[in-house]
Amino acid sequence: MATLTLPGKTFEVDAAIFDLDGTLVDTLGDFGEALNRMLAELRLPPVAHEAIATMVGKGSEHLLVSVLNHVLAQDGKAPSAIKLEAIYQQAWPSYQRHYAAINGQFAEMYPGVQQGLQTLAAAGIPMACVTNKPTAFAIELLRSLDLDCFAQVFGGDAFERKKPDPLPLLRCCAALGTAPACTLMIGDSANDAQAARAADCPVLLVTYGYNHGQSARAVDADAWMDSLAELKVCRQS
Ligand SMILES: O=C(O)COP(=O)(O)O
Ligand SMILES: [Mg+2]
Repeated sequence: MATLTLPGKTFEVDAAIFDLDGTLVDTLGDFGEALNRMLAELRLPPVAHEAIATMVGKGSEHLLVSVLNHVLAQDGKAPSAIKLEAIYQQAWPSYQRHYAAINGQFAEMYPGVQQGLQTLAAAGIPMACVTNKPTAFAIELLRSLDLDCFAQVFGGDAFERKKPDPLPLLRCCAALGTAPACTLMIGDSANDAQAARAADCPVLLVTYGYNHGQSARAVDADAWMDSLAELKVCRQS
């Protein structure tokens, strides 16, 4: 058990679970590059990064449907379900191929991440990563950034349901051998906070991530921080 502190807040934790996109790594450049290569291949108009930022966080399938709806909407009208489904069938393999080819090349670790992870690692706090990104892409991205401190990495395809369902966090706690109430979730969005609340994990949100274009401070969470460097360990036992 360790005591983690932020100004004005204390957490007693046995382990910490981190979200990936929007929390550890700014992957908007990767999403933009892969999506726009896919859209060009399908002869569809490109999508702006600002729009993508509001659609990231609920996994690849949700992102792709949101982007296709966005670029296919004419005069504010959504495309028919039949048209969307037909284009999705072509878009999915194209997006997977382009994402795998560029994964990590247009992404950047957020300031303070190295320091925050080192603080927890030095205190011997086990860490895991639970993301809605596909597991293979998540593992490859973490490897390319030399982030090798995670005992477990679970992606959006690891379990039957993704965050905001509590299942990924509950399964991760089981894999870590820790009680949810002593396993801190650190994320950037309402998906992370809702999953944590439902799993009974304490939850801390970073304020710089995506959160569907909304302020993370408006989300029900236990605390917020502007940088992982703010995390301090005041006691270990
Ligand atoms: O939806 C995604 O691919 C990213 O999800 P994450 O914020 O859970 O890492
Ligand atoms: Mg996120």
